[in-house]
Amino acid sequence: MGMKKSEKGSKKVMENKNEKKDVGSAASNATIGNDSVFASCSFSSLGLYPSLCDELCEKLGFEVPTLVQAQAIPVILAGRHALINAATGTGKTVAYLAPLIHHLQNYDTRIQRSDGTFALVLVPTRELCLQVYEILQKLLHRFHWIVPGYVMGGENRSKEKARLRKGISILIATPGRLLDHLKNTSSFLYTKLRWIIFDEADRILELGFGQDIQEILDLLGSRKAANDYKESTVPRNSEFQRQNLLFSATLNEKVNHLAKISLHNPVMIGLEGKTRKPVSTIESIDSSESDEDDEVKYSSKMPTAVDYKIPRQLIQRYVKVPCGSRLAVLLSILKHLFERDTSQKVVVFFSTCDAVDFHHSLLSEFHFSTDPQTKERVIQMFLGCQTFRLHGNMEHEDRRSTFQAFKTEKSALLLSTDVSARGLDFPKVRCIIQYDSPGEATEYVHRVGRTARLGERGESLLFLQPVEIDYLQDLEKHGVSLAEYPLLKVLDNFTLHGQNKHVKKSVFIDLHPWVLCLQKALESFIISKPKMDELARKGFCSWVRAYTAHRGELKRIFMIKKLHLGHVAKSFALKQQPSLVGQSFQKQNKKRKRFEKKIGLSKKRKVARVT
Ligand SMILES: Nc1ncnc2c1ncn2[C@@H]1O[C@H](COP(=O)(O)OP(=O)(O)OP(=O)(O)O)[C@@H](O)[C@H]1O
Repeated sequence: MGMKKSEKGSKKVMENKNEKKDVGSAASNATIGNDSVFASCSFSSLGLYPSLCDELCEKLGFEVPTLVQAQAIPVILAGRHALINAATGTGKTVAYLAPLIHHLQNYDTRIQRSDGTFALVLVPTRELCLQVYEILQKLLHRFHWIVPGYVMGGENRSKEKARLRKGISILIATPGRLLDHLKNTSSFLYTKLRWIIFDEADRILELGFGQDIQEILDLLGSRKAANDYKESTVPRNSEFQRQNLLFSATLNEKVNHLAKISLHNPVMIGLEGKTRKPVSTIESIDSSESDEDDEVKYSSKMPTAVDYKIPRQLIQRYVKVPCGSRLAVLLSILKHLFERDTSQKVVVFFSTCDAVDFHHSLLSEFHFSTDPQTKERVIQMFLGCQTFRLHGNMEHEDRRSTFQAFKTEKSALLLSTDVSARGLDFPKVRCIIQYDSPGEATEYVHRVGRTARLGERGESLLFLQPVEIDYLQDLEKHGVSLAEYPLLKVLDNFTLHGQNKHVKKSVFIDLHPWVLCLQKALESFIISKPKMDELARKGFCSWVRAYTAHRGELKRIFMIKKLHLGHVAKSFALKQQPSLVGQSFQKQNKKRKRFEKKIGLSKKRKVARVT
């Protein structure tokens, strides 16, 4: 197997400093276009093969590259390791897929399935795995000899083994399942592996896959030991020199470590101006430093207090709601959004799977009438839109079908855990509601990143209880500032039967007649349906558990001791005294702990269960 002459030539050039300069100048060609998302150059000017540029245009409708694509593609084509940081929804996926395809279609002897895997893309979730695979499939339409494939948790292992045996040129994988195949599928051939890409690198590490990643890098012979790669079972072939790439909209200390152990003299893209330290310590495109300087280089470039990149056009707001009125307010805001615009998509984030299940069932079944007299006749669904749910405890097939369905719907509501927070590209999502706060500021950034993608408009709303308001300061440390949502104005627009629309209702949210009426109706509804009551109790218990799991600095803001558990119960439309619900929670919690101890549940699986 050989590379095309032109490619061999360019590889040689790459080794001298001139090539490094080319990389820098190609990247700087990416001048800001009209709306600051697109670059003012063409895909072909970045060095991509003409028929691949045609494919980008015909199959995906991409006429010009985005800024991050214009910066990253020349660097990746030149064979450099890279750490790439760009805002959510700016086109990072194609920034790495296009150069891979360019190289693979360019070998003078066509690659074959029997050559095994050339490129590996690691992603944190199953949905992202499928999403990247779908884009890859489209891009490979006319390069049919390059075979795309995926392996991920929840899929049938034997079928995956069979596909790996036949050969997959570009493999998308979640870490756990990949490690499984690396250890147990002898027919999985990766001796020609040339690229390893970490998409959402920080999330992969946060999910507790750090150990798996180190093992994967060791097994693939792609982990650095001192100044060189570690010895491994994989023969290192100079013809297939490794290129590792890390991508994310948010970088942290863990990515810093991963970069240190997996990248050789990398180019840093998008790290300029990302620190509160003097800017002089940062170089955006760096090619002159040697590996010996890695320690210093990363610690100066990977800042501790970072301004995250948020799409400029995103309207970010927060709403301060007393605990006991949270549910009524959430429903009112959703009603307001869907009445304002009947054709739109909204995503609401919750902290646990049980909370998603409860709110999903509630919104799918809750009927409401503002007029007690005509209750029987004009009773209506509270929300008239289609409602989906997505979380990690759902059956694999349900997860898959929900993901596809929400993608194609024109108007719908998705209730989800953080399983949807990363990388997922649902078209035309107009609003993101963070009903349960996200914890780390990085997660805030990724959740809101599901809207306002690629220059489109979007809005986000963060729910905070009065005792949690300091969280705004935590976000501000990262350059994220939010305006207040005009809640009372929205609530005043809802009228109850026989009420004068123009009468000033209340300055207190929890005493607002609409909120009181809705809360009463919700509580009656829950009490009348044993199944709903059970879901509410489960939702309450897991919500409290999740609330106590906030880490580090955030523990000071999100303190369960500051909450009135009776009000928390109210937010699940439960009338029960907190002690009653609390007792069953404690019993359930003890039972769970005993069970986890018995089966030796690992930390990683515990994290996975929450989302
Ligand atoms: N050059 C382009 N022209 C037009 N649309 C594009 C272009 N590149 C990407 N897109 C579209 O932009 C959207 C966002 O792309 P993508 O999902 O790759 O972003 P991302 O930066 O990886 O986001 P996230 O950080 O959330 O994972 C997708 O709908 C994609 O189809």
